[in-house]
Amino acid sequence: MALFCINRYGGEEEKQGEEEEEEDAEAKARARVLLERLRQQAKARQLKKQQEAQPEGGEGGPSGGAEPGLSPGGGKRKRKGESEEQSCAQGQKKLKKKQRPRGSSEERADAEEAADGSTPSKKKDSRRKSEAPQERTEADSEEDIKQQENRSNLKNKSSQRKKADEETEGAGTRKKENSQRAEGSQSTKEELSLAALEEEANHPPSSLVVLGDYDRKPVQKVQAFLPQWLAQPKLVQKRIKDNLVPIGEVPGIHPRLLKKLQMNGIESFFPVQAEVIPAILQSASNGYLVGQGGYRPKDICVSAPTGSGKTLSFVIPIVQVLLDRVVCQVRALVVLPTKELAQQVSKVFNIYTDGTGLKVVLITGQKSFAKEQEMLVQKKVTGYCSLADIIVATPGRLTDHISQTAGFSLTQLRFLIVDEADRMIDDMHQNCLNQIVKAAFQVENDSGSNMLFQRTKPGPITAASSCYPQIPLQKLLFSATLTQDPEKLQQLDLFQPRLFTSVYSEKKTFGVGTETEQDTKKYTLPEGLSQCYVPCDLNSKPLLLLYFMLKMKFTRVLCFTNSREASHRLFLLVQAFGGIAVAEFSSRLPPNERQRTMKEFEQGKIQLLISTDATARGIDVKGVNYVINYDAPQFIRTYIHRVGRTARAGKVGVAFSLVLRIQERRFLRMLKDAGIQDIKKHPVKGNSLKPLVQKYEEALCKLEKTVKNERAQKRA
Ligand SMILES: Nc1ncnc2c1ncn2[C@@H]1O[C@H](COP(=O)(O)OP(=O)(O)OP(=O)(O)O)[C@@H](O)[C@H]1O
Repeated sequence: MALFCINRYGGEEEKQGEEEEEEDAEAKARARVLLERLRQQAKARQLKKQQEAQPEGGEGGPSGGAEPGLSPGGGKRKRKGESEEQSCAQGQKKLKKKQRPRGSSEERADAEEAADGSTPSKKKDSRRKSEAPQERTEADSEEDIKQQENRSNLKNKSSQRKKADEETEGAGTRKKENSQRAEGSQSTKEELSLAALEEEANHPPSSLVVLGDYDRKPVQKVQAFLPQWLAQPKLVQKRIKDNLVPIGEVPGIHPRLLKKLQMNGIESFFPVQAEVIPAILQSASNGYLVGQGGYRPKDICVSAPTGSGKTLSFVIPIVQVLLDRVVCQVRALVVLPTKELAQQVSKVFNIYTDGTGLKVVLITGQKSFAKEQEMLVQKKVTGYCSLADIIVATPGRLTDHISQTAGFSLTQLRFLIVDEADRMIDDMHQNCLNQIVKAAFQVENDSGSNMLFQRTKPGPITAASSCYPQIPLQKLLFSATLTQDPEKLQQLDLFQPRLFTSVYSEKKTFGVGTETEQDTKKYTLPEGLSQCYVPCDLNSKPLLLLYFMLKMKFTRVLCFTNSREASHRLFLLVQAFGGIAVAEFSSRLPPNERQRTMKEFEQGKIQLLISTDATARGIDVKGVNYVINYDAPQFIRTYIHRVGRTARAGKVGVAFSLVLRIQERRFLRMLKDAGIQDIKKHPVKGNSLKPLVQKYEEALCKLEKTVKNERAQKRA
């Protein structure tokens, strides 16, 4: 081993051949004396170790076998390595007669220690124990001769090497060794430094990876790579009250619409409206028949909190763009997931189209199919003509009309608005969107007046496709929880989309000095919303609701359950308890009854409305003070839409979630993952509920009877 280490630096010796010839005779003589001393000391040391090894066990004999303290395999491996190294070193020695081999720093230190007569350290002892004594004797004596000679050489060149020493200060492990032996003589220091320099020169570049070696590093999370339009959206302010824009300051709005806005009590636009209205108007600045500058307009996606006024942000520009239309054709189509929502949006359109001649038609299945057909198309001698400029529809009934209503055409469609877009992208409704797009690019059979503005499905621009103007179809997507999953959005085949969002990215620091941009917020909630959760058990949930209504005097409460059965039972229970103006809202009830209930709730006649998620999305009921999640929502988007029924249009509101103790961890994690952290724990003591218990138990008995009666009625 020692020889190997000595010869390892042979390359350096060659380089220094000329210098070595100049060595002085005095140094040589001194080296010989030292050599003799070293030989004697090495022999004495060998003898001593043999004596020590023998009583410990027969296996540790000089001729082979594992040394004590080493595993058999390990000892074998080491010796094999050593013999290989030694033979290699000997080969080198033959080739380089003049070379003066130098030991590794450890060997050199050993030799020095031996020369000084000092005791080698424990570590070195154990290393030596692993060597066969016979080999060691030879190696040591050879090594010692060379080292002594070498040392005398080095002494003469100390000044040159000092410089090299300084240069090698940065070398990792070798530097460590140097520092450990810093107490040794100056010459040893120089040798070590030189060795470090040589080793550095002989080693492969540090950038090369040593196979089989690996570092245990924490795996860093790979950041999602978003397309530019998603990664760099147009930011929309979240705070409504601080960012109101007077309606007159938003450019390009028709005076007629400004007047209507004022008549409806709207003096200022909310931030999302101030951003999105001009963007849509700009894309239709050359009229609805061609895009701006003759180009196809970009599609627009809007993600803004619940109650931030997204509806007006598409109603106003669409009405304005269509004000100049001459022929009645379906130019705008709004698709929404529920009848109630469609009704709500069509009401807003009706307000702003009133007196303009534009016709708005609601298609939700609330009227008979034939009646809806009559509202959509009229058959004349010249053919079918449209009776609708703007259609507000739910997907199911709309697709029925696309396939079954004669004369119903979407080929002149200019705007396709997808409200609650994330829900509409769901598999359930995706097919509907595909059908709409297909219908919009269908070639009309009859040669009507619209032939000039026919359109073909967007594709590569060719001489044929650009020979006549194309009516562009622009998609506008809106949601409080718009997906940022490019794969999902891809399904909508958006054209150069622009994103307007209130969801800001925040910079977060991971560990020391590593700063990564991270989407800590995935969704935004209204500024005026306070969130609390009440840890509870299953039995105390009805009591908690009664406590909030009767003791805490909550008013205008919208309470959500996870199923229509749960809604119905809870409604019956609260009714049986008495003292609360309560109603239920779910698909159990016919549409007219649901409409009436909603109206009464809005008027304040109902203080507690127990509902399924039918009212969770989009429904705009003015004056809801509290939302209670009687059943904790299972999905974050459900939570966001539910709690968003309060604190709308810049107002304040409170959301309470009753969370079973076993659900608590999952619920909080769900919110945390979405970047929602400002939810407070609001425990209610059992004592506060006690006064309600007796009456509650009576109500339970009544409930049991009512349920039995209902079942009997059903069976009858
Ligand atoms: N500029 C405005 N000034 C005053 N009130 C407004 C303004 N714009 C909208 N509103 C009112 O704010 C309420 C919420 O608006 P809207 O229903 O459009 O919100 P949204 O963003 O669509 O909410 P959601 O995501 O829950 O559907 C409505 O009652 C609407 O009349």
